[in-house]
Amino acid sequence: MNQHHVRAAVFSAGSWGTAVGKIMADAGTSVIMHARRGEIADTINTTHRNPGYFPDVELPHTLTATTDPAAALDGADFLVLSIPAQSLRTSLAAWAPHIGPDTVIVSLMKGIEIGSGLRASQVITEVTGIPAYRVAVLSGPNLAGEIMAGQPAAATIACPDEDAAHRVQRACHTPYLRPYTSTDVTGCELGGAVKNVIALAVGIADGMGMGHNSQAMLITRGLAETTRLATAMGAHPATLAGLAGLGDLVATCSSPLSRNRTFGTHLGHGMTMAEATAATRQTTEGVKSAEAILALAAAHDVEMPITEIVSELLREKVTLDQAASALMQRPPKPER
Ligand SMILES: NC(=O)c1ccc[n+]([C@@H]2O[C@H](COP(=O)([O-])OP(=O)(O)OC[C@H]3O[C@@H](n4cnc5c(N)ncnc54)[C@H](O)[C@@H]3O)[C@@H](O)[C@H]2O)c1
Ligand SMILES: O=P(O)(O)OC[C@H](O)CO
Repeated sequence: MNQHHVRAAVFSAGSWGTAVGKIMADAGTSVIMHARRGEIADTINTTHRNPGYFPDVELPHTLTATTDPAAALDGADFLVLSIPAQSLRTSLAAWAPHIGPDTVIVSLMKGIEIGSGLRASQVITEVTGIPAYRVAVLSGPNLAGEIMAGQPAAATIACPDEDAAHRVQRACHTPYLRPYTSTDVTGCELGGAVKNVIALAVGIADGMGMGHNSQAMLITRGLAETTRLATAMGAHPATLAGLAGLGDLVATCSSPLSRNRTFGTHLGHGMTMAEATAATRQTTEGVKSAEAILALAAAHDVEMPITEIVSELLREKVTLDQAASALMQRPPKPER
C-alpha cells in the first residue's frame, strides 16, 4: 500500500517559521520553506542553515526552501503561516490562489489586525474563503531559540475540527515538542496576542529597575485582564490557564529572548519609541496589537488597565512615572 507522505509549506523563513519548519521535519513531515529572498532559499538548500536567525543550528535535510509560492504549496497538506500579523492580509491574498482544496492552514501568529480587530485565523478565513474548520492555530510558551536548541517544550493546537487538530499534532510531535489539542481557537489566539502587550509592560517595569514583586503583579493582573477579554469573546477560561495563556505569558514575560519584553526594557531604560524600534530587528507584535486589543476591549466593555497604559506609553502620551502611578492609583477593588 502506498503511504501518503505528509507535506508542509511554511511561509516564511523568519525566526519562528524556521523553528516550526525544523519541528515538522524532525516529526517526519516533508517541509518546504517559502523565503522572500532568493539568497535565503539558496543558503537553506545548500548549507541547511538559516544564518540570519540560527547560524549554529543544522536544519534537517528533508527541509528545503523556495521563493516560489506555487511550488511551495503544490501538494501541501499544511500551510503554516508565520509572518507579521499586520502583513498577513496582503501577503496571503497573493498566495491564496495556490492553496489546495484540502490544505489545512496553521497560523503561528500572535497578533490582532489593526482596523478590523480580527484574529489571524479570522483574517485567514476572510482572505481565502477557506472555512474555519480548515484553519488551526499553534500557540504556547515557544521561544524559537530554545526550541532550536532542542529544549523540551509544549504547545496547544486549536481547531474547530478535532480531526484536523490531531493531524497537525501528529505532524509536529517530536521528542522535544509535545503538542496538545484544543477546539478553543479564540482563547488560544487572544492568549498569544495579549501576552505580548503584558510582556511589554513587564519589560518596561524591569527597565525602570522594578523587581520581581512588580513583575509578578503585572503578569498576574495581566492574566486577569486577558481572561476577561477572552471569555467576553467566547473563549473557555481553562484555555487562558493553559499553555497558550498562562504558559506563554510566563515564558514571554520572563525571558530576555522575548522581543516584546526586550522592547519594553528599552522603553523602561528611557529610549524613545523611535530608538527602541531602531534597536529591534524582528517582529514585535505587541507594539502593533496593543491598539487593536484596546479597541476589542472597548467593543466588549472589558477593562484592560495594563493594556491601556502600555498603549499610551507606546503612543508617547504619558511618561514612565505617570504610567506607573496611573496603575497603582486606580480605585481599590476586590481581586477578580
Ligand atoms: N520568534 C518566536 O519565538 C515566536 C514564537 C511563537 C510565535 N511567534 C509569532 O510568529 C510570528 C512571526 O514571528 P517571527 O518571530 O518569525 O518574526 P521574524 O521577524 O523573525 O520573521 C518574520 C518573517 O516574515 C517575513 N515578513 C516580514 N514582513 C513581511 C511582509 N510584509 N510580508 C510577508 N512576509 C514578511 C520575513 O521575511 C520573515 O521571514 C509572529 O506573529 C510572532 O508573534 C514567534
Ligand atoms: O519574542 P516574542 O516576544 O515575540 O515572544 C516569542 C513567543 O511568542 C514566545 O512564546
